[in-house]
Amino acid sequence: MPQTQKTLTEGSADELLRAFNVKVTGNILWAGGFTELVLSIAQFVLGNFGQALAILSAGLFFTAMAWYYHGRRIPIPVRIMFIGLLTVITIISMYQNGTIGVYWTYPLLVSCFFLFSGGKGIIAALILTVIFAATAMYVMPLDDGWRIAATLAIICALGSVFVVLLGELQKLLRKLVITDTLTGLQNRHLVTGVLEDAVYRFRRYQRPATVIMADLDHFKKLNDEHGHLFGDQVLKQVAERLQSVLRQNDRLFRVGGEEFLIVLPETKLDEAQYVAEKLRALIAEHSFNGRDARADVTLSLGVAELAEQQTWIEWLNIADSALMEAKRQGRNQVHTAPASPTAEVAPT
Ligand SMILES: Nc1nc2c(ncn2[C@@H]2O[C@H](COP(=O)(O)OP(=O)(O)OP(=O)(O)O)[C@@H](O)[C@H]2O)c(=O)[nH]1
Repeated sequence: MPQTQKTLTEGSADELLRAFNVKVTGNILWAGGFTELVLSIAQFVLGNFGQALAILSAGLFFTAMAWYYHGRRIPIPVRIMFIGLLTVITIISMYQNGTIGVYWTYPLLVSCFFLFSGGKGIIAALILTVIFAATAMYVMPLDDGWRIAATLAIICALGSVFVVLLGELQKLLRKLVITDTLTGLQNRHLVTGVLEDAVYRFRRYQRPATVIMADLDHFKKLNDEHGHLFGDQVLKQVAERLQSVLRQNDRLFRVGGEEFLIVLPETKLDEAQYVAEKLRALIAEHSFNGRDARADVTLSLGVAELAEQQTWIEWLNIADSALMEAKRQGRNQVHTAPASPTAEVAPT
């Protein structure tokens, strides 16, 4: 039977990634602010009142920013300010304290990779490497200076390789998260974004869109009679058949065990009804062949066009109700919901 819409509203892969990013950058800001506060006390004890005051101001600023942006995305200018201010403090420290100042260049360099995503992080780290290496060569004896420059360059290179590898891994993970491994279709993780986009385009540009909810009939019986392995083979073939009818910009998702969602952008109700009927016929008219079995399978479908003032959840619920109605009326058929959310579901 069709699943409830609750599962479709769960956090998408992108949202999870964004939340993780917010957490990491927030924690770096907290750590930076806290470290500066501790360092300012140390400078105060050492009698470097000027430095202590400068570091204290930076620490208070970063702590305040970390508190203000807690749980939210930290804007890029604040991140640049964070790195910029700490770079200035580190350069001053290198001038005044020599090697002690150099110690701060390394964590600062590494934090670039966490504060800025991908290529931006690499560019920021490269700029810092050049600045710190030049300062080291200028303020230190040449023998120390070039060694510091070399270690900074190595950290920058290793960090860049790490960022590139992480980017590739992230792409792969994202693909895995949004892909249904059995059919190769996209799973429910991207549904929210696609439907929200359709609602936006409808409200902004009055572009129509229709969804079709499709659910295989009596699939439990098929599994019971022929085994789950055959059921899996059927699901794969169903996905292939459905995909073969759809246009390039139509989106097909496997949103449940034997349930599929098709989003048809730029498509009015009558066209979608035609597509749904084509899909139904395509499944019903040819048997499915597995390694050890053969079976006839049918599909029930509910069609709903996006209406004025509808949210994507309401839109989807209406398509779901149309599908329920198709099931209730005997299965292997298409039912169409009128666009108005209050109207009754009408048989085609
Ligand atoms: N083989 C296989 N079966 C699955 C998979 N996911 C879900 N199912 C099965 O699909 C069946 C769905 O059963 P029901 O929800 O009762 O629906 P149905 O038997 O199709 O009945 P109607 O939808 O009312 O026509 C269950 O037996 C699930 O075990 C899968 O990935 N592979």
